[in-house]
Amino acid sequence: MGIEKLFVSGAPQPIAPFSHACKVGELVFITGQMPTVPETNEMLLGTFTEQTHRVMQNLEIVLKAAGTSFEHVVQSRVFITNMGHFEEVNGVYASYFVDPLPTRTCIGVTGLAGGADVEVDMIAWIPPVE
Ligand SMILES: C=C(N)C(=O)O
Repeated sequence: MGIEKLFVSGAPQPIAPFSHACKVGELVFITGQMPTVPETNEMLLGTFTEQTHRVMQNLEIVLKAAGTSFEHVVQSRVFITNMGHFEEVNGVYASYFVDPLPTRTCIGVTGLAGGADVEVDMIAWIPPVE
């Protein structure tokens, strides 16, 4: 079993040395997505709600390219620059899932690349193609 490193043309282009995702067997490990608009590659520095939607939409692009979806996410990490927005981010984040939810860790940080306030990475299972 090897590692397949994914470059996803429809996703925001990397701003640092990383692949969009690495597939290993039935799992895919997705780089932390920022609130970057794929069409312009510019950071959407809006509200925490707006940024979280953009981050989740970017993750959806990469999940899809890897052959999976939010339904199959097993773990995520949420990084936010202000824990005062914890509930706001949770509301947006949760709207992309149905129960049962994946595992998650939320981390308050002093800063994120590009001045963003929200970053989320994920590990997902890739179901067999029927
Ligand atoms: C944006 C990132 N995920 C990074 O710099 O690692």
